[in-house]
Amino acid sequence: LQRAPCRYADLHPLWQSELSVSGGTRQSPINIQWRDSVYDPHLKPLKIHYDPTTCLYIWNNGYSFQVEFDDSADKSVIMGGPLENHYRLKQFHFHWGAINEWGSEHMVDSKVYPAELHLVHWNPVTSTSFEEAIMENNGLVVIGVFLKLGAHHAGLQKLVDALPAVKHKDTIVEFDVFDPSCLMPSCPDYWTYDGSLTTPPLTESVTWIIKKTPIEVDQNQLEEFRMLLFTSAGEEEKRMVDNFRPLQPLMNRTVRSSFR
Ligand SMILES: C[C@@H](CNC(=O)c1ccc(S(N)(=O)=O)cc1)Cn1ccc2ccccc21
Ligand SMILES: [Zn+2]
Repeated sequence: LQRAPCRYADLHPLWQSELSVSGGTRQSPINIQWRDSVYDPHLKPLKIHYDPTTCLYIWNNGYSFQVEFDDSADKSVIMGGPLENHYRLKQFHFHWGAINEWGSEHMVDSKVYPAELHLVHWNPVTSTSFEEAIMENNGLVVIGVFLKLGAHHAGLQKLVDALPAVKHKDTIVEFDVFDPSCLMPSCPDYWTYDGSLTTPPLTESVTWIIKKTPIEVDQNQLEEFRMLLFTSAGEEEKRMVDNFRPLQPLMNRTVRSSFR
């Protein structure tokens, strides 16, 4: 299946500078080839403890909609998996396509999903803030969850209902209690590899944890994502779709799996 037209550079000013980091050796996203991934028996189960009251607000940042969390304490944290210590949840956001045939950033054996959720965490042991952590070698952990077309997702609907309030770039709406654990598939299996942010500054500071099993969302929920705009109020409207980065070379990396 043809990948979406790579309209990446014209998508958004922030990305017009889209050049893979000069000399980048661990860029994201990648195509995860199941047969090349290596089962690592030392990988522990991922432990997730999110406190729903740390949820602050939703906003449209001009390339996705993002839910921000209070990361001033170790209240919403992940640990275990490939991680040496705990990481704090800072925000989550999504990437999606104009149609169901594409939209995810990562692929599995060249299979594309209509959307992908990213839960962004930072290392409070080696950094004093998120902004500092994005420049650290293993400063960030992003959990990627694929979305596939299927049953209505009740947990996601609470998010979807708030989207009309953040239709335009730089709009924000309070979102007080939400537990992002409801967006996690029950299957514990994941792949993990060393990568980067998929938007500028594209820093190579991310330990990626990609869940093997997608969550199901229905057509109406995907279409609500596609009603968002890249543009601010008063500007000529540009629908917020195809906000994913093209695949990057694997280079000298091995993807490890937590499952046989
Ligand atoms: C980190 C940026 C903001 N970007 C992110 O926080 C971020 C988080 C996760 C992903 S993803 N899709 O990989 O999960 C992508 C971006 C701010 N920022 C701080 C310094 C800075 C310099 C230039 C541009 C932006 C800058
Ligand atoms: Zn992302």
